[in-house]
Amino acid sequence: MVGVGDAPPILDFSAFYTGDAAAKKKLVDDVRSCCLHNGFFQITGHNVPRELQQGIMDWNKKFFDLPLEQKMEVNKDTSNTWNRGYELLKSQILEEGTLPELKEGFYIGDEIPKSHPYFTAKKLNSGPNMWPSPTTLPDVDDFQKTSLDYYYQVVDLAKDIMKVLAQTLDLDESWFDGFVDGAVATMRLLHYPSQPPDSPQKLTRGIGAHTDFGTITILLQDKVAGLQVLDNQTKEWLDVEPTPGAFVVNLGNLMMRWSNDKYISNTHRVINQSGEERYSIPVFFSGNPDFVVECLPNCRAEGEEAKYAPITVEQAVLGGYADSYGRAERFKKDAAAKVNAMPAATGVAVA
Ligand SMILES: O=C(O)CCC(=O)C(=O)O
Ligand SMILES: [Fe+2]
Repeated sequence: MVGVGDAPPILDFSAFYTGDAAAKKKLVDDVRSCCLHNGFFQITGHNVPRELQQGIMDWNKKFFDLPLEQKMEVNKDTSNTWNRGYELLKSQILEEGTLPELKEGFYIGDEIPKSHPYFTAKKLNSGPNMWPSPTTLPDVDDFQKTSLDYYYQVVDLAKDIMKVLAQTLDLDESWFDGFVDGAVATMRLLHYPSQPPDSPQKLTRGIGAHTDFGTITILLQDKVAGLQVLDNQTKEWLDVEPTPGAFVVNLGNLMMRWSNDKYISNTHRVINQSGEERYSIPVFFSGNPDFVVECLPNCRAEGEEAKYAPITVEQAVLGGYADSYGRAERFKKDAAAKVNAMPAATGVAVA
């Protein structure tokens, strides 16, 4: 059982695959306790091989080591509208009042051809990936293969975690099958440069305090720490220690809404003051974009009203994006307006 002020515990997920009834029950009880408390836990004993985790992390570093012009060839903002490709440093502000974030990203998802009904209907984050050209990156085939292999294995893990979540609510483990069928999930390779010593400590973030928008997030960290979760009760920041081979799992806003706020989508952030480069890979599992989410069974007392109206997965996730990118855009416009109002020699750099 996790207690007030405890960092997210490491749970052995192998009980789901091979455990006896008692081990499975313990896993379900531990996951429930985390969902009620901080909405965060780590898992070992899953089926994603260590070599594949290492392989994708190696690619994460290799991709961000490319020169900026080459990364810009697959710029997410100019090459497509379905959220794939490279995201420049300082493109997001998730925490109101802080500086644009010290992270760059590369978005990958299911390889959806332009003939697919999700693409033609412009469904949430659905379309072909944006890979660098072989002239830019001669072994791009291996980047693509490793990324997709990793992506599909983590998506399968997300489906297994949904089975455990169903059991935490005393539902049949197949309860979420209609929701996970045709699910959309997006993964992003992330690189957090170490915070320069002269950057304002109170305002600088790798990623500002935020909650995730989707259903669950499955995150791989490298060895450099920096991820912190706000303890829901003490309001202290707890470090989520990088653990070799483990995934960090957290619930997103959609899961919280779906459970009538019984389960927690918790605030977290990254501050990298380690002096080293930090790399991580979250996979955001949204679910089937057309699935309608409305208060889950066993999440409200007899006669109690559901807090939220039904909403599709797509509507819920898109609402979250609009808020965070809008903030970064406003910041940049305001900063640019200030620069334009200043004598040239004293202009400040704007991301
Ligand atoms: O990089 C991390 O450790 C966390 C990333 C994260 O919170 C996010 O991308 O939403
Ligand atoms: Fe997050």
